[in-house]
Formats: sequence, C-alpha cells, structure tokens
Amino acid sequence: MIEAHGLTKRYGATVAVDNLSFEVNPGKVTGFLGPNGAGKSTTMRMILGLDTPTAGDVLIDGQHYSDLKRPLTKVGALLDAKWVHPNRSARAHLAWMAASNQLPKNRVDEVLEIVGLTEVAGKRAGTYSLGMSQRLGIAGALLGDPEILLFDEPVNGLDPEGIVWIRKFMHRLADEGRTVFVSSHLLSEMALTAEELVVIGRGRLISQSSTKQFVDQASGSSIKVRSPQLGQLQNLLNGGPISTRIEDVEDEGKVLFVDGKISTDQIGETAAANNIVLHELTLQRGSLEAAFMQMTGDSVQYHAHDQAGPVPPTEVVVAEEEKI
Ligand SMILES: Nc1ncnc2c1ncn2[C@@H]1O[C@H](COP(=O)(O)OP(=O)(O)OP(=O)(O)O)[C@@H](O)[C@H]1O
Repeated sequence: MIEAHGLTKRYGATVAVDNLSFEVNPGKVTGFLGPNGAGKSTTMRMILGLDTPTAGDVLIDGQHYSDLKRPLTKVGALLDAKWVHPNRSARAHLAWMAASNQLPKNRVDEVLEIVGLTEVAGKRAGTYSLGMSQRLGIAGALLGDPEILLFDEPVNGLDPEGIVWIRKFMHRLADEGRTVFVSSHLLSEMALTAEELVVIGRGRLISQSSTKQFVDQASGSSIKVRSPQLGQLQNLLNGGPISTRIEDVEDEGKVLFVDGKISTDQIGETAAANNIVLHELTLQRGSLEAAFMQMTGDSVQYHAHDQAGPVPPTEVVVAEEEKI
C-alpha cells in the first residue's frame, strides 16, 4: 500500500505537487492521470525517495522508501526506460541491480524470460529500441519480486502487441495481490488497464475513485431507447426523479433519452408491463476522455491553441488510442 499525506513539492516559485493525499491499494491496477506538468513524475520520484517533499509525507507499507533495507524486494519501479548505461548489456545491467540488493543471480534470467528479452540479453542496451528499453525497465522493476510496482508511462514506445502484453501483465500482477500504480497519457489504455484512478491537475488531487465512478460522475450517463411507441413510454416514465427527451437521430429516427436515477432493467420492465415493443435499450456511458477533459479542464497548464470543445458522451467507453 502507498499512502501520501499532504505531499507537497516546490521548485522555487513552481508548486509541482500541492498538498496531495491519496492511497494506492493492493490487488488492483491504479492509474495515475493528469495533464502534462500535473506533477505525476514528481510524485513518483518522491514515493521512491528520489526527491524530498517540501511538506507532507509518502509511505510504503508504513515506511519511507529510504528506510527500506533491500528496496527492490519491496518496490519495483520503471521511471525512465533510458536510465541504463548504453554500453552495458541488459544482462549485465540487471546483474548489477541484483547484486546491489543481494538478489540471487538466477533471478536475472527469470525476469529476462518474463519480459521476452532472453535472446537479446547480451546486446548493448544502447542499441535497444524504446520498446525493448521499456521491457528492460520492467525486468528491473520485477527483479526483487516486489509487492509494489510503479510504472511511469510504461507503454511509451511499445507496439500494439507490446501494449496488450503490458496490460495483461499488469492485471496479472494485481491479481497476484500486488499494488500496481501506473501513469499514462493514453486515456483509452488507462480505461482498459486501471480499475482505480488517482487524477491530479496542477499538483492537486482532482479525484480518487474507481474508473467507472470517475467516468459516471464526470460525464454522466443516459439511457437510449428506440421503440415504435416512444411517446407512450415517455408518458409512463415521466413523473419520477428523471428527465426524458425525444430527439431525431440521423439514420435512427426518433430516439428517447432518459437521464436520472433509473436503470435499463426498470425501463425494460415498464415497457413489458405495458406491452410496449422495444427496438433498443442501451446504457450510454461517458468516455474516460470526456470525463478527464471535464474534470481537469481548468487545471491544464499547457493548452493547445486549436483545442477542441468538450467531448460528448459516447456509447463506447474506450476510443481508439487518443492522447491527452
Ligand atoms: N527539477 C525540477 N525543477 C524545476 N521544476 C520542475 C522540476 N521537475 C518538475 N518541475 C516542474 O514541476 C511541474 C510538474 O512536473 P512533472 O514532470 O512532475 O509533471 P508530469 O505530470 O509528470 O508531466 P508530464 O506528463 O509532462 O511528464 C512542472 O511544472 C515542471 O516543469
């Protein structure tokens, strides 16, 4: 478990992390989201004792990172994939890391096998592609078989197969009961990978919740109904704590949208009890991207000049890989 309490980091006049408190629990993949410059990397560095907080505290299972005796056996991290001596082979690099934490030598070949680098383990790390370097970084994080794993942008530079591999791999690590904390710019990837989210903007906590709650709270959801008896159904539904509207939708004709505290089950049952034929009954959830834009709108430090307007809710939770 990772616990941050009032974590703050100032660099001169810049407040990189501002009174941030959150928890990352075992058994789940927790995503760490925030616009560029929000303070994600600074927070990760403070968790790992690479930066000292100006105020506040962050603990790993109740201890500061600097107090861990053999840190690699407790926390594994991938922060910067290119943080490897370019003339060292992957095997030599991992052997050096293993020796620094009194880990058995055979663990090096095990982790190389896990990340699929066995065949190139003797090559100089400087010749690796970014994707291979990411895999080497992940191998390093796994060396001590730690309970807690931190990954900063782990899918950077990976091809689609590599992205799917890392997603499944993170789920496996969480299923084994480990704490997995991962930052990414790829919202669609986070929607598939993370069950929990810590969202920050300008160094401050915006939200900590499940991914589903985050999407539902921020962008709402509505129920879409198509039926040849729309008016009749609308009359039956009106009156409760909900709102309804009928709209003309291209290629679909008239569609009833229902917002508020009502489920698709309840609407289906109301329709059946009144012999109303339904052609469609769909819960339309917002996308993670729409929720993210809405929740972090004011905290984006560097806006693009041609920034698009708010993204409307879509039926599909996950859009194709879209960058923040
Ligand atoms: N060593 C440093 N000295 C001065 N300012 C810094 C330093 N490190 C980070 N910052 C500033 O702190 C803020 C947060 O940066 P950080 O890299 O933690 O954000 P981030 O969320 O990881 O961003 P990105 O997604 O772009 O990597 C930024 O304004 C950044 O310019």
